[in-house]
Amino acid sequence: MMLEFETALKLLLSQAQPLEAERVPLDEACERILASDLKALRASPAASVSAMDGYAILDQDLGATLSVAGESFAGSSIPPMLTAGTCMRVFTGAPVPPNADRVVVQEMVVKRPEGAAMPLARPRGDHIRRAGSDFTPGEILLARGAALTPQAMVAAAAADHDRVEVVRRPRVAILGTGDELRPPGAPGGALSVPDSVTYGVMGLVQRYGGDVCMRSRLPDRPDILRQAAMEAAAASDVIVVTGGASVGERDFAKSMFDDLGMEILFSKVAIKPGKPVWLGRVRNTLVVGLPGNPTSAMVTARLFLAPLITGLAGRDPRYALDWQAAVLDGETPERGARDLFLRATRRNGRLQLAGNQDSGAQKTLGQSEVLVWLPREGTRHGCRSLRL
Ligand SMILES: Nc1nc2c(c(=O)[nH]1)N[C@H]1C(S)=C(S)[C@@H](COP(=O)(O)OP(=O)(O)OC[C@H]3O[C@@H](n4cnc5c(N)ncnc54)[C@H](O)[C@@H]3O)O[C@H]1N2
Ligand code: MOO
Repeated sequence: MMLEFETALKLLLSQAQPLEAERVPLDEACERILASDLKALRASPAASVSAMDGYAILDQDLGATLSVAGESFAGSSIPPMLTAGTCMRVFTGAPVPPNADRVVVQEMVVKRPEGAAMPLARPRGDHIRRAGSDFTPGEILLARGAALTPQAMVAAAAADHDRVEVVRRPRVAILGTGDELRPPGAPGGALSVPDSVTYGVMGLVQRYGGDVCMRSRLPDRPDILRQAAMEAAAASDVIVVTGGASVGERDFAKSMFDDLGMEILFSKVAIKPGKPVWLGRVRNTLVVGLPGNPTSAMVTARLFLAPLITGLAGRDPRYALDWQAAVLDGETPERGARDLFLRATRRNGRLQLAGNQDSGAQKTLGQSEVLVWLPREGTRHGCRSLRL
Protein backbone atom coordinates (compact mmCIF):
# COMPACT_ATOMS: atom_id res chain seq x y z
CA MET A 1 0.00 0.00 0.00
CA MET A 2 1.25 3.46 -0.84
CA LEU A 3 1.76 5.70 2.21
CA GLU A 4 1.26 9.43 2.26
CA PHE A 5 4.48 11.41 2.54
CA GLU A 6 3.80 12.70 6.05
CA THR A 7 2.99 9.21 7.34
CA ALA A 8 6.18 7.74 5.89
CA LEU A 9 8.21 10.60 7.31
CA LYS A 10 6.69 10.09 10.77
CA LEU A 11 7.62 6.40 10.63
CA LEU A 12 11.14 7.31 9.62
CA LEU A 13 11.51 9.96 12.33
CA SER A 14 10.48 7.41 14.98
CA GLN A 15 13.65 5.49 14.01
CA ALA A 16 15.93 8.53 14.01
CA GLN A 17 17.01 8.30 17.66
CA PRO A 18 20.54 9.36 18.71
CA LEU A 19 23.17 6.61 18.87
CA GLU A 20 25.22 6.16 22.05
CA ALA A 21 27.63 8.76 23.43
CA GLU A 22 31.41 8.70 23.18
CA ARG A 23 34.13 10.99 24.52
CA VAL A 24 36.44 12.48 21.93
CA PRO A 25 39.40 14.87 22.17
CA LEU A 26 38.36 18.46 21.57
CA ASP A 27 40.72 18.54 18.58
CA GLU A 28 38.50 16.02 16.79
CA ALA A 29 35.14 17.36 17.91
CA CYS A 30 34.36 20.03 15.32
CA GLU A 31 30.91 19.49 13.73
CA ARG A 32 30.08 16.68 16.15
CA ILE A 33 26.84 16.78 18.14
CA LEU A 34 26.88 17.06 21.94
CA ALA A 35 25.44 14.05 23.77
CA SER A 36 25.10 15.99 27.02
CA ASP A 37 24.95 19.61 28.15
CA LEU A 38 28.39 21.18 28.14
CA LYS A 39 29.06 22.96 31.44
CA ALA A 40 31.77 25.48 32.20
CA LEU A 41 34.62 24.15 34.36
CA ARG A 42 35.79 27.68 35.22
CA ALA A 43 34.62 31.27 35.38
CA SER A 44 35.33 33.59 32.50
CA PRO A 45 37.01 35.85 33.03
CA ALA A 46 38.51 34.30 36.16
CA ALA A 47 39.23 37.77 37.62
CA SER A 48 38.10 41.28 36.71
CA VAL A 49 40.24 42.28 33.74
CA SER A 50 40.76 45.30 31.56
CA ALA A 51 39.05 45.46 28.16
CA MET A 52 41.49 48.12 26.88
CA ASP A 53 45.09 49.28 27.09
CA GLY A 54 45.15 52.17 29.61
CA TYR A 55 45.10 53.01 33.31
CA ALA A 56 42.96 51.56 36.09
CA ILE A 57 41.81 54.32 38.45
CA LEU A 58 39.38 55.23 41.21
CA ASP A 59 36.56 57.54 40.01
CA GLN A 60 37.44 60.05 42.73
CA ASP A 61 40.75 60.63 40.88
CA LEU A 62 39.17 61.77 37.57
CA GLY A 63 40.84 65.08 36.61
CA ALA A 64 43.93 64.41 38.77
CA THR A 65 47.51 63.59 37.79
CA LEU A 66 48.27 60.18 39.28
CA SER A 67 51.44 58.32 40.10
CA VAL A 68 51.71 54.97 38.34
CA ALA A 69 51.87 52.28 41.07
CA GLY A 70 52.74 49.41 38.75
CA GLU A 71 51.86 47.43 35.61
CA SER A 72 49.54 44.52 34.95
CA PHE A 73 49.57 42.28 31.84
CA ALA A 74 47.27 39.48 30.65
CA GLY A 75 48.17 36.48 32.84
CA SER A 76 49.61 38.64 35.69
CA SER A 77 48.43 37.96 39.23
CA ILE A 78 45.72 40.21 40.69
CA PRO A 79 47.37 43.55 41.57
CA PRO A 80 47.01 45.19 44.99
CA MET A 81 44.23 47.70 45.78
CA LEU A 82 44.56 51.21 44.39
CA THR A 83 45.12 53.97 46.92
CA ALA A 84 43.83 57.50 46.23
CA GLY A 85 46.13 59.45 43.91
CA THR A 86 47.58 56.34 42.23
CA CYS A 87 46.73 54.40 39.12
CA MET A 88 47.81 51.08 37.61
CA ARG A 89 49.09 50.74 34.05
CA VAL A 90 47.01 47.91 32.53
CA PHE A 91 46.79 46.16 29.16
CA THR A 92 43.92 44.35 27.47
CA GLY A 93 43.08 41.16 29.37
CA ALA A 94 45.16 42.15 32.42
CA PRO A 95 43.71 41.78 35.94
CA VAL A 96 42.81 45.16 37.43
CA PRO A 97 43.09 46.12 41.11
CA PRO A 98 39.96 44.76 42.84
CA ASN A 99 38.76 48.25 43.83
CA ALA A 100 39.36 49.88 40.40
CA ASP A 101 36.27 51.77 39.21
CA ARG A 102 37.33 51.98 35.59
CA VAL A 103 40.06 51.78 33.02
CA VAL A 104 40.75 55.01 31.16
CA VAL A 105 42.02 54.28 27.63
CA GLN A 106 45.56 55.49 27.11
CA GLU A 107 44.48 57.80 24.25
CA MET A 108 42.69 59.98 26.86
CA VAL A 109 45.64 60.16 29.26
CA VAL A 110 48.46 62.72 29.06
CA LYS A 111 51.79 61.43 30.34
CA ARG A 112 53.71 64.04 32.33
CA PRO A 113 56.98 63.84 34.29
CA GLU A 114 54.95 64.01 37.55
CA GLY A 115 52.51 61.26 36.52
CA ALA A 116 49.56 60.36 34.29
CA ALA A 117 46.96 63.13 33.87
CA MET A 118 43.39 61.80 33.80
CA PRO A 119 40.49 63.46 31.97
CA LEU A 120 38.05 65.40 34.12
CA ALA A 121 34.87 64.20 32.46
CA ARG A 122 33.67 60.69 33.31
CA PRO A 123 34.33 58.61 30.18
CA ARG A 124 31.61 56.34 28.83
CA GLY A 125 32.03 52.72 29.82
CA ASP A 126 34.32 51.39 32.55
CA HIS A 127 36.24 49.03 30.24
CA ILE A 128 36.36 46.38 32.96
CA ARG A 129 35.19 42.82 32.30
CA ARG A 130 34.07 41.66 35.73
CA ALA A 131 35.00 38.18 37.03
CA GLY A 132 32.42 35.66 35.79
CA SER A 133 30.61 38.23 33.65
CA ASP A 134 30.82 35.95 30.59
CA PHE A 135 30.08 32.69 32.42
CA THR A 136 30.43 31.06 35.82
CA PRO A 137 31.53 27.51 36.76
CA GLY A 138 28.76 24.96 36.22
CA GLU A 139 26.86 27.16 33.79
CA ILE A 140 25.55 25.33 30.69
CA LEU A 141 27.25 26.91 27.69
CA LEU A 142 25.99 24.51 25.00
CA ALA A 143 22.97 22.25 25.20
CA ARG A 144 22.73 18.56 24.38
CA GLY A 145 21.97 18.16 20.66
CA ALA A 146 23.91 21.30 19.72
CA ALA A 147 26.46 21.04 16.94
CA LEU A 148 30.06 21.90 17.71
CA THR A 149 30.21 24.57 15.05
CA PRO A 150 33.44 26.55 14.74
CA GLN A 151 31.95 29.18 17.06
CA ALA A 152 30.74 26.53 19.53
CA MET A 153 34.29 25.09 19.58
CA VAL A 154 35.41 28.41 21.06
CA ALA A 155 32.89 28.11 23.91
CA ALA A 156 33.79 24.44 24.54
CA ALA A 157 37.49 25.23 24.77
CA ALA A 158 36.86 28.35 26.89
CA ALA A 159 34.87 26.13 29.25
CA ASP A 160 38.18 24.25 29.73
CA HIS A 161 37.21 20.85 28.31
CA ASP A 162 39.94 18.78 26.67
CA ARG A 163 37.42 16.06 25.73
CA VAL A 164 33.71 16.33 25.02
CA GLU A 165 30.84 13.89 25.08
CA VAL A 166 29.36 13.58 21.61
CA VAL A 167 27.00 11.18 19.87
CA ARG A 168 28.67 8.45 17.85
CA ARG A 169 28.46 9.12 14.12
CA PRO A 170 26.26 6.61 12.29
CA ARG A 171 28.20 4.14 10.13
CA VAL A 172 26.60 3.96 6.73
CA ALA A 173 27.08 1.28 4.07
CA ILE A 174 26.12 2.31 0.54
CA LEU A 175 25.29 -0.51 -1.85
CA GLY A 176 24.76 0.59 -5.44
CA THR A 177 23.09 -2.11 -7.52
CA GLY A 178 22.82 -2.58 -11.28
CA ASP A 179 24.62 -4.71 -13.89
CA GLU A 180 25.05 -1.62 -16.06
CA LEU A 181 27.06 0.34 -13.52
CA ARG A 182 30.80 0.97 -13.61
CA PRO A 183 33.03 3.48 -11.82
CA PRO A 184 33.17 6.89 -13.51
CA GLY A 185 36.13 7.00 -15.88
CA ALA A 186 36.55 3.23 -15.94
CA PRO A 187 36.38 1.22 -19.17
CA GLY A 188 33.10 -0.55 -19.94
CA GLY A 189 30.68 -1.34 -22.73
CA ALA A 190 29.32 1.59 -24.72
CA LEU A 191 26.00 1.29 -22.91
CA SER A 192 27.41 0.79 -19.45
CA VAL A 193 26.51 3.63 -17.09
CA PRO A 194 28.84 5.55 -14.78
CA ASP A 195 27.63 5.02 -11.21
CA SER A 196 26.67 8.52 -10.15
CA VAL A 197 24.15 7.93 -7.43
CA THR A 198 26.43 6.42 -4.78
CA TYR A 199 28.60 9.55 -5.01
CA GLY A 200 25.60 11.76 -4.27
CA VAL A 201 24.49 9.53 -1.42
CA MET A 202 28.00 9.52 0.04
CA GLY A 203 28.12 13.32 -0.05
CA LEU A 204 24.74 13.63 1.60
CA VAL A 205 25.61 11.13 4.36
CA GLN A 206 28.79 13.05 5.15
CA ARG A 207 27.03 16.40 5.07
CA TYR A 208 24.46 15.28 7.65
CA GLY A 209 26.96 13.72 10.05
CA GLY A 210 27.42 10.09 9.02
CA ASP A 211 30.56 8.06 8.25
CA VAL A 212 30.55 6.00 5.08
CA CYS A 213 32.03 2.70 6.23
CA MET A 214 31.47 0.76 3.01
CA ARG A 215 30.54 1.59 -0.57
CA SER A 216 30.13 -0.95 -3.31
CA ARG A 217 28.73 -1.39 -6.79
CA LEU A 218 27.02 -4.70 -7.12
CA PRO A 219 25.69 -6.66 -10.09
CA ASP A 220 22.08 -7.83 -10.11
CA ARG A 221 23.05 -11.30 -8.86
CA PRO A 222 21.09 -12.58 -5.86
CA ASP A 223 24.02 -14.58 -4.39
CA ILE A 224 26.39 -11.60 -4.52
CA LEU A 225 23.72 -9.24 -3.23
CA ARG A 226 22.86 -11.54 -0.30
CA GLN A 227 26.53 -11.77 0.68
CA ALA A 228 26.91 -7.96 0.51
CA ALA A 229 23.75 -7.49 2.58
CA MET A 230 25.16 -9.74 5.29
CA GLU A 231 28.50 -7.93 5.39
CA ALA A 232 26.87 -4.52 5.41
CA ALA A 233 24.43 -5.44 8.19
CA ALA A 234 27.32 -6.57 10.39
CA ALA A 235 29.27 -3.36 9.83
CA SER A 236 26.76 -0.52 9.82
CA ASP A 237 23.96 1.38 11.52
CA VAL A 238 22.36 2.25 8.18
CA ILE A 239 22.49 0.49 4.84
CA VAL A 240 21.50 2.47 1.76
CA VAL A 241 20.64 0.35 -1.26
CA THR A 242 20.26 2.18 -4.53
CA GLY A 243 18.37 0.79 -7.51
CA GLY A 244 16.42 -2.42 -7.82
CA ALA A 245 13.55 -0.86 -5.90
CA SER A 246 10.92 -1.27 -8.55
CA VAL A 247 9.09 -4.26 -9.96
CA GLY A 248 11.54 -5.30 -12.68
CA GLU A 249 12.74 -8.88 -13.06
CA ARG A 250 16.16 -7.92 -11.75
CA ASP A 251 14.97 -5.75 -8.86
CA PHE A 252 16.46 -7.54 -5.85
CA ALA A 253 17.01 -4.67 -3.41
CA LYS A 254 14.55 -6.00 -0.84
CA SER A 255 14.91 -9.73 -1.43
CA MET A 256 18.68 -9.53 -0.83
CA PHE A 257 17.81 -9.07 2.87
CA ASP A 258 15.40 -12.04 3.07
CA ASP A 259 17.92 -14.33 4.81
CA LEU A 260 18.48 -11.65 7.43
CA GLY A 261 14.78 -11.48 8.29
CA MET A 262 14.35 -7.84 7.34
CA GLU A 263 11.23 -6.15 8.68
CA ILE A 264 9.75 -3.67 6.19
CA LEU A 265 8.69 -0.41 7.86
CA PHE A 266 7.35 1.14 4.69
CA SER A 267 7.49 0.49 0.99
CA LYS A 268 6.20 2.92 -1.64
CA VAL A 269 5.27 6.50 -0.80
CA ALA A 270 2.82 8.71 -2.69
CA ILE A 271 5.45 11.16 -3.92
CA LYS A 272 6.79 12.06 -7.33
CA PRO A 273 9.56 11.31 -8.02
CA GLY A 274 10.69 8.59 -5.66
CA LYS A 275 7.58 6.47 -5.27
CA PRO A 276 9.51 3.17 -4.83
CA VAL A 277 11.48 4.40 -1.77
CA TRP A 278 11.38 1.97 1.16
CA LEU A 279 12.59 1.57 4.73
CA GLY A 280 13.46 -1.67 6.50
CA ARG A 281 15.19 -2.87 9.62
CA VAL A 282 17.54 -5.80 10.19
CA ARG A 283 18.14 -6.06 13.97
CA ASN A 284 19.76 -2.68 14.84
CA THR A 285 20.52 -1.70 11.27
CA LEU A 286 18.09 0.44 9.31
CA VAL A 287 17.90 -0.17 5.59
CA VAL A 288 16.93 2.66 3.27
CA GLY A 289 16.04 1.65 -0.28
CA LEU A 290 16.37 4.43 -2.83
CA PRO A 291 15.11 4.18 -6.41
CA GLY A 292 17.88 3.95 -8.99
CA ASN A 293 16.87 6.91 -11.13
CA PRO A 294 19.41 9.56 -10.10
CA THR A 295 16.95 12.39 -9.46
CA SER A 296 14.56 10.07 -7.62
CA ALA A 297 17.44 8.74 -5.54
CA MET A 298 18.65 12.19 -4.50
CA VAL A 299 15.16 13.54 -3.80
CA THR A 300 14.33 10.59 -1.56
CA ALA A 301 17.78 10.72 0.05
CA ARG A 302 17.19 14.38 0.89
CA LEU A 303 13.67 13.75 2.21
CA PHE A 304 14.30 10.56 4.20
CA LEU A 305 18.00 9.73 4.52
CA ALA A 306 19.10 13.24 5.54
CA PRO A 307 16.76 13.46 8.58
CA LEU A 308 17.56 9.85 9.51
CA ILE A 309 21.32 10.45 9.58
CA THR A 310 20.78 13.78 11.36
CA GLY A 311 18.72 12.14 14.11
CA LEU A 312 21.04 9.15 14.58
CA ALA A 313 23.97 11.58 14.78
CA GLY A 314 22.29 13.29 17.75
CA ARG A 315 20.73 16.37 16.25
CA ASP A 316 17.03 17.14 16.03
CA PRO A 317 16.12 15.49 12.69
CA ARG A 318 14.04 18.55 11.85
CA TYR A 319 17.33 20.34 11.27
CA ALA A 320 17.29 18.56 7.92
CA LEU A 321 13.66 19.49 7.24
CA ASP A 322 13.63 23.26 7.58
CA TRP A 323 10.87 23.97 5.11
CA GLN A 324 10.45 27.60 4.03
CA ALA A 325 7.46 29.14 2.29
CA ALA A 326 8.39 29.17 -1.41
CA VAL A 327 7.77 31.95 -3.90
CA LEU A 328 8.01 30.57 -7.42
CA ASP A 329 9.03 32.60 -10.41
CA GLY A 330 6.29 32.13 -13.01
CA GLU A 331 3.27 29.90 -12.79
CA THR A 332 2.92 27.27 -10.11
CA PRO A 333 2.42 23.86 -11.70
CA GLU A 334 -0.87 22.10 -11.09
CA ARG A 335 -1.10 19.88 -8.06
CA GLY A 336 -1.33 16.16 -8.67
CA ALA A 337 -2.59 13.11 -6.83
CA ARG A 338 0.87 12.65 -5.26
CA ASP A 339 3.06 15.22 -3.51
CA LEU A 340 5.40 16.63 -6.11
CA PHE A 341 9.04 17.46 -5.38
CA LEU A 342 10.61 19.72 -7.97
CA ARG A 343 14.16 20.93 -8.40
CA ALA A 344 14.81 24.67 -8.61
CA THR A 345 17.46 27.35 -8.47
CA ARG A 346 17.30 30.70 -6.65
CA ARG A 347 16.98 33.91 -8.63
CA ASN A 348 16.45 37.33 -7.03
CA GLY A 349 14.78 35.83 -3.97
CA ARG A 350 12.42 33.70 -6.08
CA LEU A 351 12.66 30.08 -7.12
CA GLN A 352 13.07 29.11 -10.73
CA LEU A 353 11.97 25.56 -11.51
CA ALA A 354 14.43 23.51 -13.58
CA GLY A 355 13.27 22.89 -17.14
CA ASN A 356 13.93 19.15 -17.09
CA GLN A 357 12.15 17.50 -14.16
CA ASP A 358 12.68 13.92 -15.38
CA SER A 359 13.55 11.34 -12.72
CA GLY A 360 16.59 10.32 -14.70
CA ALA A 361 17.91 13.86 -15.19
CA GLN A 362 21.40 14.50 -13.88
CA LYS A 363 22.31 17.87 -15.43
CA THR A 364 19.45 19.87 -13.90
CA LEU A 365 19.84 17.85 -10.69
CA GLY A 366 23.45 18.94 -10.50
CA GLN A 367 22.58 22.58 -11.06
CA SER A 368 19.68 22.76 -8.62
CA GLU A 369 19.88 24.40 -5.21
CA VAL A 370 16.42 23.93 -3.79
CA LEU A 371 13.77 21.22 -3.55
CA VAL A 372 10.23 22.56 -3.93
CA TRP A 373 7.37 20.65 -2.32
CA LEU A 374 4.10 21.07 -4.17
CA PRO A 375 1.53 19.25 -2.01
CA ARG A 376 -1.07 16.96 -3.54
CA GLU A 377 -4.56 18.16 -4.46
CA GLY A 378 -6.79 18.94 -1.55
CA THR A 379 -3.99 19.76 0.92
CA ARG A 380 -4.19 23.08 2.66
CA HIS A 381 -0.60 24.24 2.76
CA GLY A 382 1.11 25.98 -0.14
CA CYS A 383 4.50 25.49 -1.77
CA ARG A 384 7.49 25.01 0.50
CA SER A 385 11.16 24.63 -0.19
CA LEU A 386 14.20 22.98 1.28
CA ARG A 387 17.87 23.69 0.56
CA LEU A 388 19.55 20.89 -1.35
N1 LIG B 1 6.46 -1.22 -14.47
C1 LIG B 1 6.96 -0.30 -13.64
N2 LIG B 1 8.16 0.19 -13.93
C2 LIG B 1 8.68 1.11 -13.11
C3 LIG B 1 7.96 1.58 -12.00
C4 LIG B 1 6.71 1.02 -11.72
O1 LIG B 1 6.03 1.38 -10.76
N3 LIG B 1 6.25 0.07 -12.58
N4 LIG B 1 8.52 2.57 -11.24
C5 LIG B 1 9.41 3.46 -11.91
C6 LIG B 1 10.01 4.35 -10.98
S1 LIG B 1 8.99 5.50 -10.29
C7 LIG B 1 11.34 4.35 -10.71
S2 LIG B 1 12.02 5.54 -9.76
C8 LIG B 1 12.23 3.35 -11.21
C9 LIG B 1 13.01 2.77 -10.04
O2 LIG B 1 13.74 1.77 -10.48
P1 LIG B 1 14.78 0.95 -9.62
O3 LIG B 1 14.93 1.44 -8.26
O4 LIG B 1 14.43 -0.47 -9.77
O5 LIG B 1 16.11 1.33 -10.36
P2 LIG B 1 16.85 0.62 -11.55
O6 LIG B 1 15.86 -0.04 -12.42
O7 LIG B 1 17.94 -0.17 -10.98
O8 LIG B 1 17.44 1.90 -12.28
C10 LIG B 1 16.66 2.89 -12.82
C11 LIG B 1 17.54 3.80 -13.68
O9 LIG B 1 18.51 4.43 -12.90
C12 LIG B 1 19.82 4.14 -13.35
N5 LIG B 1 20.71 3.94 -12.19
C13 LIG B 1 20.53 3.03 -11.22
N6 LIG B 1 21.52 3.11 -10.32
C14 LIG B 1 22.35 4.08 -10.73
C15 LIG B 1 23.56 4.62 -10.22
N7 LIG B 1 24.12 4.16 -9.09
N8 LIG B 1 24.14 5.62 -10.91
C16 LIG B 1 23.59 6.08 -12.06
N9 LIG B 1 22.43 5.60 -12.59
C17 LIG B 1 21.83 4.62 -11.94
C18 LIG B 1 19.69 2.85 -14.11
O10 LIG B 1 20.71 2.70 -15.02
C19 LIG B 1 18.32 3.05 -14.75
O11 LIG B 1 18.42 3.87 -15.88
O12 LIG B 1 11.53 2.32 -11.85
C20 LIG B 1 10.49 2.75 -12.73
N10 LIG B 1 9.94 1.62 -13.38
O1 MOO C 1 9.09 8.25 -9.11
MO1 MOO C 1 10.31 7.37 -9.99
O2 MOO C 1 10.98 7.74 -8.58
O3 MOO C 1 9.52 8.28 -11.25
O4 MOO C 1 11.51 8.20 -10.81
